[in-house]
Amino acid sequence: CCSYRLRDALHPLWQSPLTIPGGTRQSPINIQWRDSVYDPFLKPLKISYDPTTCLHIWNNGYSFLVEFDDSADRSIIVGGPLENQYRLKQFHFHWGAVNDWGSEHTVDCKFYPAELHLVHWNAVEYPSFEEAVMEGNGLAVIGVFLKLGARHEGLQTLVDALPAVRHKDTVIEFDVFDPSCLLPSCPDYWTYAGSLTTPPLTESVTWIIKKRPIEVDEDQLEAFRTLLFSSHGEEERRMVDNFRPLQPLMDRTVRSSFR
Ligand SMILES: NS(=O)(=O)c1ccc(Cc2ccc([N+](=O)[O-])cc2)cc1
Ligand SMILES: [Zn+2]
Repeated sequence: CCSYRLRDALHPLWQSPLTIPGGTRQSPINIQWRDSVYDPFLKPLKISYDPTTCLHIWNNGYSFLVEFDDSADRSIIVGGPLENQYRLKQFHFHWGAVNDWGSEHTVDCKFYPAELHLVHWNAVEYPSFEEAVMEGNGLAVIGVFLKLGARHEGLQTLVDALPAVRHKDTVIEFDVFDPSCLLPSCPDYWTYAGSLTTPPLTESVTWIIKKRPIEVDEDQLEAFRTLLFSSHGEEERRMVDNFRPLQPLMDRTVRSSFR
């Protein structure tokens, strides 16, 4: 059901501890539910976000990001598959031009219209996000699927701010937001070792993909599609289909926190 580009020939640097593009643990992947392995030793994921650590929303020309003050352990996740606690740095979304696709990960080859990524970094072992990005256990990203359904009131405060960041490199202050309102209530998740899905594509991400999607309505998805890849003054290019193609699973197992 899933086709992806042929893998490149093996590269002499392959044995390097952190293979980059063309590597062995690239993301996103298709999660074949029946091939995932229940791991009874996986702990519940503990999430504690401080809404006042929210800083701003900006359009970086690839998605829109909500960034957080990560100068202290105020918005963190711990438990789940993680050995340490990780600090929230930002969250962003990936979406399609139409509702038939848009997510980066798929479940049994099913695309969702959008996917939320909450990006955290291992501040216990590394001094900065930029350094953590280069380490195998540097990042933890929670993925949440968005499906078409009821209007999401928590998301609406974000949607209302999007016209102010329509163009690439525009930013607005956004000083109180609790991203836990964007998480489904069901605790179940899959987890696997992967990579960033945009450059630098480094293989530094422990992915935690929530089994249950959240519901958003058509107007909210359409609001994402009013954003632009282009800057002020450039020819307008609608920000849609900002997701990476599926990557080969290779020698990886996806574990589930649920039977
Ligand atoms: N889509 S995703 O894999 O969750 C993802 C998460 C974070 C980022 C942001 C980013 C990650 C790394 C760098 N860097 O090292 O220059 C710059 C930006 C990019 C992509
Ligand atoms: Zn992402």
